[in-house]
Amino acid sequence: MDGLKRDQLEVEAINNANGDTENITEKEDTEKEMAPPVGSSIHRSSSRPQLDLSGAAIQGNFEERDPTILLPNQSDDISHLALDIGGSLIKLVYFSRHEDRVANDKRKMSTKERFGVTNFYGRSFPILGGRLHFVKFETAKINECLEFIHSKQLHRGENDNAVIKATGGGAYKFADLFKEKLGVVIDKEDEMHCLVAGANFLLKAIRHEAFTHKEGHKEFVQIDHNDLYPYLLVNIGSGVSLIKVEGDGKFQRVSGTNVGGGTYWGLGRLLTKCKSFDELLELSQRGDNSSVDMLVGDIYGGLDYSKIGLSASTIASSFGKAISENKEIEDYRPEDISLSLLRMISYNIGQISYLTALQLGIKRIFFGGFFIRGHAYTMDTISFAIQFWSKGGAQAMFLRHEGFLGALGAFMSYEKHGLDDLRVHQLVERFPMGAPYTGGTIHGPPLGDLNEKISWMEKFVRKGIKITAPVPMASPKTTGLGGFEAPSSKGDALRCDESNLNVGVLHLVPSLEVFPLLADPRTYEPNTIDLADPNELEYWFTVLSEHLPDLVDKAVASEGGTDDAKRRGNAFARAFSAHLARLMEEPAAYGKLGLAYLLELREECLREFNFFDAYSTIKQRENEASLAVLPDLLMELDSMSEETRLLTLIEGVLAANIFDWGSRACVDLYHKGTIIEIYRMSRKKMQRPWRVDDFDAFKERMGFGDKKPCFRHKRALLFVDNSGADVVLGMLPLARELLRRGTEVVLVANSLPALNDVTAMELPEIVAEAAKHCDILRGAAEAGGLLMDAMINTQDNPSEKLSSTPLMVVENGCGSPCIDLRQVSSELAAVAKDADLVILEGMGRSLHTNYNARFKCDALKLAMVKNQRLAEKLIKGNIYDCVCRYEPAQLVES
Ligand SMILES: Nc1ncnc2c1ncn2[C@@H]1O[C@H](COP(=O)(O)OP(=O)(O)OP(=O)(O)O)[C@@H](O)[C@H]1O
Ligand SMILES: CC(C)(CO)[C@@H](O)C(=O)NCCC(=O)O
Ligand SMILES: [Mn+2]
Repeated sequence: MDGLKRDQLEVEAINNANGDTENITEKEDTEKEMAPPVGSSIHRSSSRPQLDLSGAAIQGNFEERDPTILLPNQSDDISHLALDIGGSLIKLVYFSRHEDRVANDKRKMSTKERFGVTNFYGRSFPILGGRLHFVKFETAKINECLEFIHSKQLHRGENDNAVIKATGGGAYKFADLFKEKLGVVIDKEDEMHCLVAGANFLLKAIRHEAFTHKEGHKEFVQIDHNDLYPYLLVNIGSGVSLIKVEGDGKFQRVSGTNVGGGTYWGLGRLLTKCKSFDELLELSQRGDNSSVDMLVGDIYGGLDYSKIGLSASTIASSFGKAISENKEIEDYRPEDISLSLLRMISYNIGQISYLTALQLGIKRIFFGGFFIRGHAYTMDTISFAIQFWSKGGAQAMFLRHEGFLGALGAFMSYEKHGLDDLRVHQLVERFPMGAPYTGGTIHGPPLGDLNEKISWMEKFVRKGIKITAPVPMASPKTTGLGGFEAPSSKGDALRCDESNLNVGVLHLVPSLEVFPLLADPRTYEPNTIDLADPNELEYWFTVLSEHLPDLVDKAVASEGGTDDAKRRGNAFARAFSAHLARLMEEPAAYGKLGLAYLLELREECLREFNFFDAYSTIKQRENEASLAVLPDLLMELDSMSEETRLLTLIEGVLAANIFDWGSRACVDLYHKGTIIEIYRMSRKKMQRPWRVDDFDAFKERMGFGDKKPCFRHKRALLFVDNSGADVVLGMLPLARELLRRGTEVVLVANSLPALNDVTAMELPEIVAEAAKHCDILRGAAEAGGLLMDAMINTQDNPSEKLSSTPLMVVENGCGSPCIDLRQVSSELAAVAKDADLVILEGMGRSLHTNYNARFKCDALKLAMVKNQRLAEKLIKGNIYDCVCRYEPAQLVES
């Protein structure tokens, strides 16, 4: 039925096992055509694993190097293209999959052995991830669409009878053309059904999908899944459909109007001679409709007609002025005409929607369709109409995927893709640069490779403001009497659609889970710093911009400093700057904006330009330097009493957290001494009380209080931060202490590199090095399956090696310096179930994202604050102040 071959997974695993390179190459070639070339493996494309691993099981011999893995829940014939062919635009939703080959993950044995599970969360088999891409074309240029599909081979089926789901009138009109040009059969889906299915899916599965837009202000609406229906869906395409939605598949098209997006664009084109829809919309931003419209004041000699609630500036009659004056079309400014037309149509649709909602007794109205086009003034106008007529009783809401509802619905009509079962935490939206590359532009073919993408970036930036500038609309002024004045912002360019920075690529990641130890996932908010405050936003944008040149240097050096690396480095800098510029203008463009999101965006952007690990050299150097002094540190610790040692260990964690290449102040420091010198200096300065100091409470919990029986945690999850001293001299000694007390320790580290953070892949080697000098660590690492060589040596007596308390490593599922605990790896979720202590270390994980997070188990948050502003804001302190926040388990009502 479609291009993804059945049993592909099994075949690939077998190929790998047999070393069948010929087949692999062939597969890679197909993959190149199928999916964007950059990011053909997860490690280069996304910070999330992308495969449904639930219920996965190894087939055959467990000890085989690359055994076949069966993934019963990963549908292997996911349909991957659906269309909505409307009167004006063709919307295309397609699915791409990626593979991942990470060889020799030492943790895979340990995880399996420890938990004795048939579920297999290791990563040494190919991973096929999934992403939904959203693309649109003008219907008049259907050939471009056909070329796009062909060039990406999206129509290729398993056999020759490929079937593509399509909705919209064009599914009928162009069925023969598709057969002729692509040899595919169009399977027609009902348009209204698809619109509703798409809207329901988005409202339930995407966290920041719906928003209100009033007087220039966008606000995301938290949708309560249990209180979604009924709602009125108003789809403003060429024409307008009004649909009452009462449930999944339960709806009725209650009304419609022929005055819609096609009317604005069609009439506008005739009247202004505009060449594109965007040009017309942009004109409206510089328009003054009072020269075209007849206002109440025109009729009432400048007065309000306040008795019936109409201000002088209210439009009495759209285009009404054109009757009384002796003017021809040339005598009117196209700008004024465009605005007048836009207001006429938006008000009209708003009014009809309100009347329909009133008639049906519905309070919530969602607007979709590409007429909206994320345009602030259009949304404000519609919102105003709803607000005005309903006197505040009804609410207009908009959808970020506005025009893609039908196409998404058609995509969902394929059976067996499991899309409708996906939950919010299993979807990650990303905003890659280079829209044409992912197919995000209306014009032109998709870009073929990274090189083309970089060229596109270069052009993108040369066009400068025209493309990158969003829609900067100042709040429209209202008189309070129903009048609605012209937009006050003049001369601003409309954000060009070409940049496509409003709808991202939707990553479907069925293996992500909500961290089970969160006390209340519903109220959990992974951003301590809300960037809704413009000052905050500006500050962090400056920090990130200033850090950019240094980051580019590191990234380029990490790839050998070649010309190619430099070019990619520049493209990355441009891409990230463009994202920053876009967000600076419209912070909510990609959903609700928080600092954690920005930091993750930066890492994603690096990966997009093939920088896999910008800090690899630095990480290695710091690991080596720190491992060299570890034995001395351990000896020093062992000479202390248990109580003194606990304090020294916590001090050590805080002191070693100074090594953070994401902090400018610290990077400046590093030029002033060696790692060890800085570490010593940092430790010397550790004076209690720290700015946040719950150490005594923690100590007491650990059994050092008065007469309390010694308490021992069963399992501790240590969320580690940076490589080098941070993990080696800070967290590892703490882990060792817990192990010594009989607490199992799980080191939780990033799945993918981010800044100088240590990754789960790197940890086993570091632990193995450390274990050479420490029996406790060695025994624990062996028991936890981290020392593969050692395990092989003790193979005869496996029970012996499992006798000590195990030290394990799991990946957290992300590739950012922060962690959103609503979306963690299933591996982490599995080990968390038996944990009773969580230790979060470092600014990103314990402050930026989880300072206010509450857990069902004991939690310790440790960080040195390496940013003056954050210190002031969060702890009313200063840079280099320390946080040791201890919170006992929260009681949770179940
Ligand atoms: N780049 C664009 N080119 C043309 N129209 C655009 C563009 N961007 C936004 N629009 C607006 O979006 C409208 C089309 O919206 P949409 O794609 O939702 O409808 P459609 O499916 O083509 O129409 P219908 O559902 O009535 O068949 C156009 O009529 C125009 O007002
Ligand atoms: C004809 C459709 C459904 C095609 O998408 C749309 O353009 C529409 O709803 N037009 C409005 C027709 C009417 O109800 O007056
Ligand atoms: Mn349509």
